[in-house]
Amino acid sequence: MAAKLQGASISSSCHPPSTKNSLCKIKVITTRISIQRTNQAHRRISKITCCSEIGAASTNSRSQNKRPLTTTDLTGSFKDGSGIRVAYQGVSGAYSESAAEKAYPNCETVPCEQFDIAFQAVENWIADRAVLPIENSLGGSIHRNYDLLLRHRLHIVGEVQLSVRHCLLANHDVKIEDLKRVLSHPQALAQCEHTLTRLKVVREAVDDTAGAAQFVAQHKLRDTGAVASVGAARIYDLTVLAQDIQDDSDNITRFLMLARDPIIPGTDRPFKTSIVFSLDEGPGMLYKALAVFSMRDINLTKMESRPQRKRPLVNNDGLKHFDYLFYCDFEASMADYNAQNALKHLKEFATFLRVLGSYPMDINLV
Ligand SMILES: O=C(O)C(=O)C[C@]1(C(=O)O)C=C[C@@H](O)C=C1
Repeated sequence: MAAKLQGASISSSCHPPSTKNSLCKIKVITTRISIQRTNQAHRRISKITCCSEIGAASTNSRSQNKRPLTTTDLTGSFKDGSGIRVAYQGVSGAYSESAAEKAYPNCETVPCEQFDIAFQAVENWIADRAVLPIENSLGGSIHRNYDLLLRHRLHIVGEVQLSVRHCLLANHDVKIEDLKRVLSHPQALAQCEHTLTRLKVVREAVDDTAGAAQFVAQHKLRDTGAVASVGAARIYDLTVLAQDIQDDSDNITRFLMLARDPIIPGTDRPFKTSIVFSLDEGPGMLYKALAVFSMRDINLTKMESRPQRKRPLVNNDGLKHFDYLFYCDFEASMADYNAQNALKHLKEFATFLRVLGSYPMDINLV
């Protein structure tokens, strides 16, 4: 059963335990979690306080009977996702939850109120991974999430491409003609632009698609529908009035998996690397930056620019410019000399450079 993390509930005083110590010395940060029932099939974490650090000396008698962890336990759990807690924004039935389950099939999913909370859940050791939608084939980039990648210090350890098939959901016996309003995540509403325009309904943005379905069901609304997944219809007991209502049948969202530590990049399968950099002002600077990849035959798969909020520039003429951050994905592993040389070259003139992660490419669209 899932629990939903709330903004105020994460205490910032948690510190990661040292991974350098041997297992018996690792300090375990415990969390005291008060769980409160809500009327749907949901539990909501209303309070999380990091309360104590337990060393080997204070280990209780129950844990003394446990067998020690072996390498098989560690590799096995990461392969099939069992034992991994994955934080996502939304409630059960959200597409982000499906993305988490695709990446880590037997994981425990941890619903969070906002993306920022999902990041904090990993930083504070409440979850092991966070899943973050980053771009969609119809709606484009999810800009806020690019900003979050930089504001937090998590590493990208994987990506998932998910085929997103939206449905129009409503309470039982409600007809399409009865609908005056449709609720959903803004990205989902944008992806169903044509259908919603045809229906002449008022669109209302909420935090996530499944949350919209939950709201319609909980309040027994008869003039309001939700755009969400067929899974959300099942969970919240709603009727599917229309299926595949997205503007294009190929509607794909790309999600990133984030962790506290980076993975060791390999060369055994196709890898992608994500970086963010900034440059000095001047003609041809971006051209020069991109040339470090093209001259080494490295394929760029994504480029995104975001303004650096606190750094508007004033040049000699008193004109104001914005300083930009360039987010770039390329098809190479950081274990490749070619990629290492490209970044060494870029570092010679970039004013800032950070590798966000080097991770296996998702080549199985589901
Ligand atoms: O609301 C959800 O179900 C989400 O997982 C969020 C989200 C997004 O942010 O893009 C994920 C996939 C779809 O593109 C629509 C919404």
